[in-house]
Amino acid sequence: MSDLIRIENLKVYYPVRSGFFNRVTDNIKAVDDVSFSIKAGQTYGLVGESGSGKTTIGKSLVGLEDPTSGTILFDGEEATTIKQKKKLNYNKDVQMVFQDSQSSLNPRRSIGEIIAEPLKSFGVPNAIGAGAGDKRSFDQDAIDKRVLELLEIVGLPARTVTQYPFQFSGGQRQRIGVARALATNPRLIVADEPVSALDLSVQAQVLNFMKKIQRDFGISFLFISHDLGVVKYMTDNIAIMHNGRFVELGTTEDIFNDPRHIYTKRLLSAIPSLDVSKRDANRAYRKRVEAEFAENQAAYYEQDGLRARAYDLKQITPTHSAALKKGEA
Ligand SMILES: Nc1ncnc2c1ncn2[C@@H]1O[C@H](COP(=O)(O)OP(=O)(O)OP(=O)(O)O)[C@@H](O)[C@H]1O
Repeated sequence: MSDLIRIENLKVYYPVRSGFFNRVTDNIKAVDDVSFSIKAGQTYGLVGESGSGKTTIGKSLVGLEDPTSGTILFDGEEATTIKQKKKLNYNKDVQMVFQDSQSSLNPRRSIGEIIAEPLKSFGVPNAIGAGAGDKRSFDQDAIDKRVLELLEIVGLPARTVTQYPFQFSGGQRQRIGVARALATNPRLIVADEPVSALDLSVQAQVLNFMKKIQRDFGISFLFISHDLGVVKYMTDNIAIMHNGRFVELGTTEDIFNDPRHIYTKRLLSAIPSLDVSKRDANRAYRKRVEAEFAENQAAYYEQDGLRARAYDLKQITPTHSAALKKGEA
């Protein structure tokens, strides 16, 4: 399977200004040299604590943030420098679903207007799932038809078009966000904590629905979350982030069955178990991990300007990971 998107050595630094002349005195390294790729029809998970840089990566992919350096290749073409005409296609192909559906949907606009917005910017695709080669059209009838089609896909009734965001529950609003993201037939959706604001039963509904649209339309996802249970359920591959860097990456199965990095081990050992028979074993494992961490803490942390730069290890690439497995690294 080929890579749909490939991110190489991505860095996003935010300047920190201070002093009388408001000069740049430092940088916040929100994303610090990360590389990964997502295959067509697959889901890639980004996991890490708050502030580790997950959202910044997502925003860079959809063009809401300009990378300081690095390359984003979409379908083999450089998205970061794609000429204007092609960029229009890229923007259409890569969409985002946000965590907070309350503030990401304009409260003054009807649902019909919200979903029609991307259709007015990028045109109405020929057919759902048609992918590239869509014709642009500003025909209001075509837009109305497409909006109804999208509402049907996300399981909302036609009367929704005239209603407003406040009239819906969190789960329904998230579906509206997905309908808007699907409007242009994207090939990649960046889903930033799409269910963390929802209660558990609604979470399951939205997650299953996302899996369904992936099966139906072959969409790839970049799935950002700090909930490891959700990530395990949704993703094929995962990168574990800490302080702007990837400390470990691999297949979801490998990371969960055989975590290599102490930070990953700590994250996984913190998942509470519902299985009473495993509680003692889990507690013992957590104790071992914490002891390992405490012993090596000094080596893991060093002061780096504004923030403690943790785990300043070389990035574990898939090749490195394979070598580790064979005992060559
Ligand atoms: N526009 C900005 N200007 C300055 N610093 C920023 C900006 N956006 C993000 N940051 C900083 O970059 C770092 C990474 O932020 P980011 O939102 O990507 O983290 P995150 O892992 O998505 O966190 P969360 O899980 O809380 O959403 C943080 O230290 C944050 O304060």
